[in-house]
Amino acid sequence: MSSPPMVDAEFARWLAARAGEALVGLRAELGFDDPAALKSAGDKVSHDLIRAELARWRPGDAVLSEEDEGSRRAFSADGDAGAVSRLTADRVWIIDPLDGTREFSEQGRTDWAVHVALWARTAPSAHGLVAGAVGLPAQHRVLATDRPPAYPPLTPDAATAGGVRRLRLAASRSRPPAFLADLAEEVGAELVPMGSAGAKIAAVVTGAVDGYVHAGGQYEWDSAAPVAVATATGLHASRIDGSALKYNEADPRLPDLLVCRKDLASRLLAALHRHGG
Ligand SMILES: Nc1ncnc2c1ncn2[C@@H]1O[C@H](COP(=O)(O)O)[C@@H](OP(=O)(O)O)[C@H]1O
Ligand SMILES: [Mg+2]
Repeated sequence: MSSPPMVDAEFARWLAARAGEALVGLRAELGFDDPAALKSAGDKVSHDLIRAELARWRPGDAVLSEEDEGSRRAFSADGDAGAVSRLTADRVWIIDPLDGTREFSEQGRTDWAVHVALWARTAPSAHGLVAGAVGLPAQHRVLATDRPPAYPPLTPDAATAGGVRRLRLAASRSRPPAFLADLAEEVGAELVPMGSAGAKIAAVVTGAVDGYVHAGGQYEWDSAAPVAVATATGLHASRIDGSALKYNEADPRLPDLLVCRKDLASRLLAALHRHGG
């Protein structure tokens, strides 16, 4: 096999694409009769592939992956050795080998993703992410920071004279925040249920929806790679109280976020202030 690209962002794209190919192959091989088996095989195949390639090509870097044992634990600096290596490392890959696992196991669904992000201690941004790739294998594309996607266009109907299209907000299919229906009504938005944080943020990046609101629980790996891509594109990404998203924290829980076009951010944050607690 030829060597992967050396530049981190291109490497992230390469890795997300490779894991995506393996996941597409697995869906074809196992079929959809046993969703639980397909989900656990998908998590494992993608995690093992990404872990092996990182060990081979980026051996000096630390890794935080959803599928690592103990990944959900919050650590103190004097905690166990694995976590200390992540908390003292200069570079940490934050990986979700299969985001939208549930949708991956449902035939015909394309809202699942592979997330590969790189956090660096010396990064100039508050979130600390210096590279990221979101593979959308069933949509036949990878969005990554090596070639950030163009800022999403206003859709033609929104651009027509005087035409004000209803806002579209992506939300979890299975666990939407309780306050979201009220918030959507207040801002006149239509909710678009979708699986996978990566697929939802990708929908904001492409302009298919105008924003994504989540609250109630998530982990760093659910948003790191797509937030890297969204911010490289110039979109707004923050906690729902407007504060900065931060990655490679001792506690990997990152329970809420807002990603949207910049022109909508203050309006949505004000509505979140009223409804989001
Ligand atoms: N309340 C919650 N607590 C913990 N994780 C949550 C969550 N709501 C969503 N997530 C995680 O965020 C990702 C996107 O969720 P959703 O599709 O519902 O929008 C999923 O990741 P995984 O598929 O990697 O487990 C899901 O597990
Ligand atoms: Mg996930």
